[in-house]
Amino acid sequence: MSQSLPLDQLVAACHWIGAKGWAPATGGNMSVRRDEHVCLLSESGKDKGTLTRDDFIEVDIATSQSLSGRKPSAETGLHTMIYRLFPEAGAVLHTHTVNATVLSRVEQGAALLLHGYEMQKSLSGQHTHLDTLAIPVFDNSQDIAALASEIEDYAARFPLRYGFLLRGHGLTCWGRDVSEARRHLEGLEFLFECERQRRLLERA
Ligand SMILES: CSC[C@@H](O)[C@@H](O)C(=O)COP(=O)(O)O
Ligand SMILES: [Zn+2]
Repeated sequence: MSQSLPLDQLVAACHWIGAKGWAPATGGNMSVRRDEHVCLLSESGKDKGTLTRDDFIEVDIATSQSLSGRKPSAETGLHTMIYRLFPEAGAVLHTHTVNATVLSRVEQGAALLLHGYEMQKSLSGQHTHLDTLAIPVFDNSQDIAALASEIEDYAARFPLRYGFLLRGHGLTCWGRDVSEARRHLEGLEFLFECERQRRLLERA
């Protein structure tokens, strides 16, 4: 996989996400950075589990504008915000899983706190289950420009790593490359599943 082009790696990641059921009914969007100025973003409204290279659209990172006139994701502004904030980010994955959707609604606070899980170490730079990992939860909005600027403001005041949740909507996460973004997605989704199960069992 490390030998293939980043876009081919992203297409493979989309198929994997589709097979997992993490992008149902056209939900989700994915992108990869081409260079400092441009990223390739999934076209709006498509089934993300069956995308091909031709379904990715060049987008200007500074302006969020499509370079071809074709319509990239409705959530383009969140991807470009991440590429602007984190020059080292090489790929962004947004999914609509049941765990992320439900937990982000049940959690009333501003962050989902994860503690005590060995799988926290699936996230780059995490070395112990004893740390508390905070995944911020932002209220969902259809005003993506406003949401992007809210998240940008948050990142100016607090550390923002790996990803964030949108309440009742899903997870957006990233990594230095497609492989790291995939690992972060799989690790976070595993932790969300554990956390949902823990909350259910502890209520019983
Ligand atoms: C199935 S509706 C979901 C959309 O509103 C959105 O949240 C989403 O993730 C996909 O939008 P898209 O424009 O296809 O990238
Ligand atoms: Zn979405």
